[in-house]
Amino acid sequence: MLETNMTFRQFLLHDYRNEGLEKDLVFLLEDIATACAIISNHVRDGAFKGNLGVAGSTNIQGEDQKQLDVIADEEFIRHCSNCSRVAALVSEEVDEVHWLKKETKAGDYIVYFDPLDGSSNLDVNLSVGSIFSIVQIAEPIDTSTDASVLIKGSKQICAGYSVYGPSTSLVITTGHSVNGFTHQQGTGEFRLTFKDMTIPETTSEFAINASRYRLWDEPIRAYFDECLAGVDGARGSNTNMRWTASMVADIHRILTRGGVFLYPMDEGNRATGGKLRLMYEANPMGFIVEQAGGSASTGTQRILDVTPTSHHQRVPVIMGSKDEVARIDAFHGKS
Ligand SMILES: O=P(O)(O)OC[C@H]1O[C@](O)(COP(=O)(O)O)[C@@H](O)[C@@H]1O
Ligand SMILES: [Mg+2]
Ligand SMILES: [Mg+2]
Repeated sequence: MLETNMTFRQFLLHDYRNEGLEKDLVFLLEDIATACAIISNHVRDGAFKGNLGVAGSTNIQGEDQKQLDVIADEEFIRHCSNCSRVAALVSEEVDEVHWLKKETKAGDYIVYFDPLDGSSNLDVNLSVGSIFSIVQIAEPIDTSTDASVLIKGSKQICAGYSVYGPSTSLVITTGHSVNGFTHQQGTGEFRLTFKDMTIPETTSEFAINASRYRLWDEPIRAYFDECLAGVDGARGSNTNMRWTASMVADIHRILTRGGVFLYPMDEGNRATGGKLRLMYEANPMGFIVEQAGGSASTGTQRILDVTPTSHHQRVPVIMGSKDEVARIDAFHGKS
């Protein structure tokens, strides 16, 4: 039985005994939780340790890397490399796939991660986080090409994120229900505080970067205009808007009280196919949202069904309360 305040290890052992979670996955998830706890401390002590500001390097996305992007990346690589069944690591901050094995076996894992999400919030003391996704390969894969990690989101066996905010949260799914933990300062333990998180099907709260309005395609504009029209418009009810510039924080709010999050493809990012990355942002968050009873769409397709073409590819993102995502899909002509 899941008990509030049980430790992350007790929770994983419960899954191991009752849900068939593999022993190696228990250890890997514990290592990832340790990495998140360490990153959380780095973020909290950022100013003291001089960790704020840029690292002086850029990543494949063309973004100036923050010092904490690099520090968080190193912590994920260090901790995920402990597991002998991890064949490869795919990070937002590293161009190529980081192969840990020359020969792979059926049952090996691939870990995709965004080590520090919401980086633009770091220097202004707003919430940031980390995101990870784990896929298990059904047969040996060719380690001489990075194309071998291009696996659909529907194949994920586990996904999670952490939020480094007023408190540090860790939220995961291993394919059945979504559970959230809070980092306990004194003991350094993650304790179960949000059991069986579920997203309400309807909502009146949306999250989008409205400063991009002029760049949006017609379906997104129509949806936004309808939201702003509120009780005087087709909805017949008022809406509320939130935007934290941190996907983890916006999605955590949606998992806690419902809502919908949008980062569409628009005139400003069409050349790159959108803003947010499929393998280590949209897929893991989409898997968690679906497991909590919500939906995750590109506007025209279920995100987890998107066939990846590159491990840094970007996609349009619409996810959250099921009925609201369906409403936005309908504006795109998707039934
Ligand atoms: O700067 P904008 O347009 O508000 O975009 C914010 C979005 O970009 C991101 O910060 C991108 O993630 P990274 O910080 O990992 O690059 C998302 O977390 C967030 O939703
Ligand atoms: Mg990110
Ligand atoms: Mg990032």
